[in-house]
Amino acid sequence: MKFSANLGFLWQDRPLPDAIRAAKAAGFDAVECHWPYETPAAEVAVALKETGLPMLGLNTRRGDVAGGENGLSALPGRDDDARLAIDEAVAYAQAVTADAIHLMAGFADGTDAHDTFVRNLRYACDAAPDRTILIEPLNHYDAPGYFLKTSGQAIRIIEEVGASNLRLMFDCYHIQLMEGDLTHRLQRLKPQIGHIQFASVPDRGAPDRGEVNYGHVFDVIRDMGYDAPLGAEYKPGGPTEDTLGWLSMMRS
Ligand SMILES: O=C(O)[C@@H](O)C(=O)CO
Ligand SMILES: [Mg+2]
Repeated sequence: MKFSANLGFLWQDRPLPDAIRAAKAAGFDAVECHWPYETPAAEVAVALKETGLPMLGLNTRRGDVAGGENGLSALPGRDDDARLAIDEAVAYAQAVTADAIHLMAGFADGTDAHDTFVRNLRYACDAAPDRTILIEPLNHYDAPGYFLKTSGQAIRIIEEVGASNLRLMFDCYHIQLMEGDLTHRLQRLKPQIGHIQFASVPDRGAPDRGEVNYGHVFDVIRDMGYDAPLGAEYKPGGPTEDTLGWLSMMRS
């Protein structure tokens, strides 16, 4: 199995280019990030080239985080801001050859939010036909009021948008907290999945503890013929190197 280090959480104590180098040294096959925008894309591109690791994805900006925003794409009346964030993400993804862009929906609800999200997703899918656009349901403990809550809602939106480059970010951590039934859900949704992430549940730590048996989940993913790197998106709560026993075990 291949694994991607999510540098939004792992090696967060290092500048992004050094975090990429640390992921390589630790044996990851790929990297992904959250919001890389404070680091010049050229510096990230150099570290990717040096290590040979692909950058799987990045997120659109969340907007005014201090003011409580967590994404712009589903906020009614904010299309201009959402599209600036999309344009920025597309340009950065092209500069570092990131495969995917995750459009952060934001805190919103109702028909207007749904229509706004669909409109902005169509805009993003058209703006980046050579990238995958991802949408990710977030759980209601960490992100109460987030527009996109479940895989079912995400699939209905993907079908409505109807773009060939729009896919589901299946984060096992969020989906276990909201819906459970990971095995059947992964198998059923495989055609719509663009990326898979994982962390222990409920504490969002390394995948070697908690209520989800990731040994089983990784076997299911392998057996369903999904061979893209899986995103380790967990909070190490200390030096990342101290939390990588699971990776050594998967490699042995
Ligand atoms: O699961 C998450 O929180 C992330 O994948 C993300 O992109 C930011 O919310
Ligand atoms: Mg995630």
